[in-house]
Amino acid sequence: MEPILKARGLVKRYGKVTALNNCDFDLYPGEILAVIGDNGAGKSSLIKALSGAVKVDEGTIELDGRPMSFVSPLDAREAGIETVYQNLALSPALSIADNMFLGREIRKPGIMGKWFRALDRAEMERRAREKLTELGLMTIQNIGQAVETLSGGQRQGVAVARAAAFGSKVVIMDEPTAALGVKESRRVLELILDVKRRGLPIVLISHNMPHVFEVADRIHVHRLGRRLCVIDPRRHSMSDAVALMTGAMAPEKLNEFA
Ligand SMILES: Nc1ncnc2c1ncn2[C@@H]1O[C@H](COP(=O)(O)OP(=O)(O)OP(=O)(O)O)[C@@H](O)[C@H]1O
Repeated sequence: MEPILKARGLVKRYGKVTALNNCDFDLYPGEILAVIGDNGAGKSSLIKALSGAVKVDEGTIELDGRPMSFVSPLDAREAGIETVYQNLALSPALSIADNMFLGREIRKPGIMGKWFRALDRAEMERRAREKLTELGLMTIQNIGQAVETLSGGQRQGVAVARAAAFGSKVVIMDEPTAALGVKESRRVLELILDVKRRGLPIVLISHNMPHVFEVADRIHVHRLGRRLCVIDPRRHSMSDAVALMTGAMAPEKLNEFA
C-alpha cells in the first residue's frame, strides 16, 4: 500500500536552529498515526510543514502520489488536508455554525461576486447541525450559540467536527486533548476514532501516552528533528516509547519496523 501523505528529507531552519533535520514521514490510508517526541523535537514544525503553515527549506511532500508545494494553510486545505491546531483557531465570539464554515462561508445565490452576496446562514446552520449530529455531537443544543459559551471539550469537538467535515484526505490534530478534563478527553478520543471509522486517516500529535496507546495504529517517534523510528503500540510499551523519545534507548534495541 502506498502512503496517502509522504514526506522525504524535510529540512526547516529558523536562523541557527534546525527544527527539521532530514525528516521522513509516512501516513497510510485509514490509519491513526501518532507523532510523539520530547519538547523541541520538531513535531510542530513537521505538522506545520505538512499543513502548509511553514515552507520547508528542503525536502518533498506528496499527497496521493502527487508532489505538493504548499505556501499557505489554504493550499493544504484545498488539497484535502485539514488541521486542528493546538490553539484551536476558533473564533470565540462567533456561533458554532459560523465557526464550522469560517473561511468557506456559504452565500446565497445571485449574480453579484461572491463577497457581495449575503451569507446563507440557514443553510450553514443546517449543514453544521447535520455534521455535528453525524459525529454524535448534538449535546450542543443550539447551533447559533457562541463558541465562547461552550465547555473546552465541546469547543474541541467543534474543531474536530470541522476538520472531519472538510478534510477530504487527511486530518491532522495537534494535542487535541491537552487542557481537557477526563470526560472531555474521552469524548474527543471517541470522535477521533469516529473520524477514522468514516475512512479518514489521522495524524495525532500528543504528549499523552495513554491516549496515544489507546487510539494509534502506529507511532512515529520524533527526535532531534527527524523520524527516529516507527513503533507498533501493540508490540511495544509506553516505557519503550518514552525511552526512545528521550534517547535513553536506541531504536536498534527494539525489533522496530519501518
Ligand atoms: N518560529 C520559530 N522561530 C525560531 N525557532 C523556532 C520557531 N518554531 C520552532 N522553533 C524551534 O525549532 C525547534 C523545534 O520546535 P517545535 O515547536 O517544532 O518542537 P515540538 O516538538 O513541537 O515541541 P513541543 O513539544 O515543545 O511543542 C525548537 O528548538 C524551537 O525552539
